[in-house]
Amino acid sequence: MSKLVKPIVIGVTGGSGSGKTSVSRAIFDHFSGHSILLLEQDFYYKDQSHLSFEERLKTNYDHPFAFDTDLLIKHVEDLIDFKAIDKPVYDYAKHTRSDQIIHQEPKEVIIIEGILILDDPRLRELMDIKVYVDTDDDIRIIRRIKRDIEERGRTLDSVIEQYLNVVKPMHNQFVEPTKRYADIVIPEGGRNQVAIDLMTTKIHSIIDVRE
Ligand SMILES: Nc1ncnc2c1ncn2[C@@H]1O[C@H](COP(=O)(O)OP(=O)(O)O)[C@@H](O)[C@H]1O
Ligand SMILES: Nc1ccn([C@@H]2O[C@H](COP(=O)(O)O)[C@@H](O)[C@H]2O)c(=O)n1
Repeated sequence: MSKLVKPIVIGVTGGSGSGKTSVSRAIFDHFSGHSILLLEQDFYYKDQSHLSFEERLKTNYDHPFAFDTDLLIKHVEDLIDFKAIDKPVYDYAKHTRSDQIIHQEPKEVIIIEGILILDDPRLRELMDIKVYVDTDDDIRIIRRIKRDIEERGRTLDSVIEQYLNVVKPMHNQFVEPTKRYADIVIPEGGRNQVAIDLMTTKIHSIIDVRE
């Protein structure tokens, strides 16, 4: 591949547990060996180190205000200009940023993944392809219970309580309405190989035109 004039930016969104990460990983793996990077919106949750742990538990993590969207936009703009970034790292167990940062060199294909990446028009403007992974609520909650207990240090009661009181209403108010901005809606995300093949073919076609 010769160097592109501008990186290709792909946004992958959908509800929590829809399979966004799995779809993004599948695209990433397809282009492994090429110049590609993955940017997780979750890493851009606002720093809450000034708050006590009890106060952090009260934060609504499914509302657009929970994210440092200005920083995410700045980083995407820098990457589009082929500038490196130092991206924050998020600790779900502590509900705040960790002390670490990850130095990320620019790449020619950028995948941005997260529940609210299509909410901000400035971010949408930066994307060439917008994807919404559409998975039924019951499947998403089952996946989330399993993942949050195994990987994010949560209890069954806390996952259920958070889902019913916050995640579900915020999904209906903020996440699901962004489906209208998507170029592609993938049903039952994660293992939809036909959709992944269509997307990788489209990305290849953009790379061919821009080279
Ligand atoms: N099609 C699928 N079938 C079964 N399990 C899946 C599928 N897609 C994702 N998963 C599992 O569901 C969980 C949530 O998927 P993930 O891709 O992390 O979703 P999201 O990033 O949208 O929260 C993960 O444990 C993942 O392995
Ligand atoms: N401290 C936090 C931060 C976020 N969450 C939840 O993560 C969900 C988004 O991540 P997905 O990989 O599931 O898309 C979001 O629904 C938040 O509720 C959290 O529980 N705690």
